[in-house]
Amino acid sequence: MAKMNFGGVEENVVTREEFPLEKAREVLKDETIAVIGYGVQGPGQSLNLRDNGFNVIIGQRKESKTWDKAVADGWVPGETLFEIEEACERGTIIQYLLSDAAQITLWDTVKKHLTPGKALYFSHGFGITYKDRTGIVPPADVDVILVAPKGSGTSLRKMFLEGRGLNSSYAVYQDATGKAHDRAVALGIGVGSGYLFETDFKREVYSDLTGERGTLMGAIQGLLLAQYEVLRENGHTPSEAFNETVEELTQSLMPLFAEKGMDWMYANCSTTAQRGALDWMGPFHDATKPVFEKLYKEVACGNEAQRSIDSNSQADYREKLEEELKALRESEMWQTGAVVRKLRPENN
Ligand SMILES: NC(=O)C1=CN([C@@H]2O[C@H](COP(=O)(O)OP(=O)(O)OC[C@H]3O[C@@H](n4cnc5c(N)ncnc54)[C@H](O)[C@@H]3O)[C@@H](O)[C@H]2O)C=CC1
Ligand SMILES: CC(=O)[C@](C)(O)C(=O)O
Ligand SMILES: [Mg+2]
Ligand SMILES: [Mg+2]
Repeated sequence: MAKMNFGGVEENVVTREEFPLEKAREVLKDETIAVIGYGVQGPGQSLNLRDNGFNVIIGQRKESKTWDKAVADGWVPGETLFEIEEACERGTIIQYLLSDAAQITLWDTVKKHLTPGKALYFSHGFGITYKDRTGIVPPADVDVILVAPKGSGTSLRKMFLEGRGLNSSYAVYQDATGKAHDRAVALGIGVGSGYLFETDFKREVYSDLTGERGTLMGAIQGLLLAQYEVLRENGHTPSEAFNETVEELTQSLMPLFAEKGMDWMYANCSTTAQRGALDWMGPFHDATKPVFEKLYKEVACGNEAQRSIDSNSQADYREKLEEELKALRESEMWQTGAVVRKLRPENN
């Protein structure tokens, strides 16, 4: 494990140099990796593992859209694609990649096949951390490990195909075989991670739920919409409001700070912009910090987990979700976005 200095703080990380793919293949050479679920993470992780030369099978409900998707991706029914229960029986490592709510429903089925020495793998600390709410308590004689890619399974696959790598965290909750650490890290490398950083199940789920509700998804939409509305209410056109709020951010400025940091992005803007941004970052920080503090508390006390369990375990949750996403898609801001994207020269 490499010790690296991150802005003055020492951390353990695993890089591809110290844990190359050949080593990962050696660690997992006798394992059958059963990926259960073929939603978003399932395809990303299983296809990367397959392309990297590991022995992978898929467990998925037959007669579902995602079964058909798995077939289209080259998984062969009866050879590498099975019903969930059969895949659990065949796998020595069970990658539990159903939605967090479905993991609760299918737990008894999976548990039956967790015979001594197998490994149970998660990409989220949810089921284990909130075990009082999920009922997910693995037997003591299996390894319980985690690799959580820090991004969508869609990006995990796309970046792999581009020769890049999405970073992941990893954790060991239970080491029954003495091999749990190496199994976790080997899987992390196998699914195509950039580098791996160490965590535990609780810190993974607390940070993940905070991040997605916060800057990654919830806060970003709230912040962008607030500015868009103020511009529109003051007589600016949709084009002007959208370009000044979203398009310039994603197309011009975000790539600059992704590449070389915030000061680099600032340095490449006008002195007028720099002065204003440096003055206004404080008030925006102060206005939003209490919201982030409240959010973290709601995550840590389990309220956020309960809310997602309650809503996502309803039979019609997909239809209800689609209605909410439709409202977002059909809002003026994102309808404007659709036209603006079409007008990008590269899309013509
Ligand atoms: N979506 C993502 O990119 C990320 C997800 N994760 C975690 O990875 C895990 C998997 O998440 P996703 O890929 O988003 O899952 P998902 O919501 O796409 O669902 C995965 C699979 O669950 C199956 N499923 C749903 N309900 C079922 C039921 N009642 N019975 C049988 N199968 C059922 C679906 O058919 C689908 O194949 C979760 O723990 C999630 O928190 C972690 C990082 C990112
Ligand atoms: C993509 C990811 O890592 C998220 C936002 O945490 C999730 O999809 O749960
Ligand atoms: Mg995440
Ligand atoms: Mg998440």
